[in-house]
Amino acid sequence: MGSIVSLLSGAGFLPEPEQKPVILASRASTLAQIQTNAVLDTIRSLNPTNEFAASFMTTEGDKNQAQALYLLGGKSLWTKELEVALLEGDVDILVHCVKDVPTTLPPGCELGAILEREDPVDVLVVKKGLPYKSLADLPDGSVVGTSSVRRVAQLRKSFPKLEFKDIRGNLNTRLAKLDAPTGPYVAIILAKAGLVRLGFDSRITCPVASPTLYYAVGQGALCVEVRSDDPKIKTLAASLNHWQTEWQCRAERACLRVLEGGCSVPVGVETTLVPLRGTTLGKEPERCMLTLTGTVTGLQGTPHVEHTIMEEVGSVTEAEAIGVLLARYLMDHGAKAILEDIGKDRDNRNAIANKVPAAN
Ligand SMILES: NCc1[nH]cc(CCC(=O)O)c1CC(=O)O
Repeated sequence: MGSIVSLLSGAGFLPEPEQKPVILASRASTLAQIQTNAVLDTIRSLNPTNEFAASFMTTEGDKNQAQALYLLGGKSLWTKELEVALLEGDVDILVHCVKDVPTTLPPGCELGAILEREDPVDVLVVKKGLPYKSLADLPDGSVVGTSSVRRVAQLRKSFPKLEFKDIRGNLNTRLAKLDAPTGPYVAIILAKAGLVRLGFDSRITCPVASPTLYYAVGQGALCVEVRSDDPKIKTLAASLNHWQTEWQCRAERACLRVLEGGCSVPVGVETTLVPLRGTTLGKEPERCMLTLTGTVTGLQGTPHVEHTIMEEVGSVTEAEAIGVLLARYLMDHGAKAILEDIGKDRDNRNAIANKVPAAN
């Protein structure tokens, strides 16, 4: 029957079956929608003969804003419901911040592309009306809002007299909480990329970069996730890939995977990729010098382990191998103890939150 239909259709007797649009999906936050619409524009312009549309969903991470992020513990807070929709075929391409994507994806899902990274740096945003120009300007005891253990741990090391307090909600909510006249926060720390995408560049007081604050794995880059068994969609998605960013982010993610982290471990990175010949990286992959720094910091700002590997690489696999080497070095030089300590702390707090004894 199928063959008859296609025969007839091929001969022009039946109209061509209507092509279903390829559905891009993400969380429903303003930032996620802006990001997905940007990716939609790009994928449309690169694949003009295909139809695309967008779909937005609310995830666990959006709903549960009361509990501290690291107590929620689930590494796939932002991605799980979307992945169910992806695997069920309701949607075709998920758009995420690389930073929010767990280092191990569920079976049947994979990253289809990593897009060109924006500036991955963290920034300070001071409350409206206050005169401070940097973290060093803030009076002792000032309350700085961030819910990232990476930021708190690293900043405690340099600014032991500041107080760090959890702040949740999407970017707009956090800025509103910061500026609330009776609110506790004097400043907050955010990723520059998110602020810029939302058009809040003007709120940036100053960057907070290494060696004070190493950024999060994948920070500043977007990626798309696809079904492993969907070659047509994979080809469309691959058109979005920026190989330089992919090498960098995959090296960072390989490092974090070995450190057994998610968004909830105090791991910082800094990565550069420089071509061996010439000064600019071209469209095609070429041999490069990869410089990858990783840090792991105790929640109170100490101990702190930091290491850099500089190595020539000629493929994404070689870049990932450097990430693994870096993680092993860090583990052998203090990171293991730091991460074990944090694991115990989390078990205890979870136990208190759930009123059940901690598992040993
Ligand atoms: N879940 C928070 C999150 N995930 C990605 C970004 C920033 C944008 C990016 O890194 O691409 C943010 C906000 C922040 O850390 O300030």
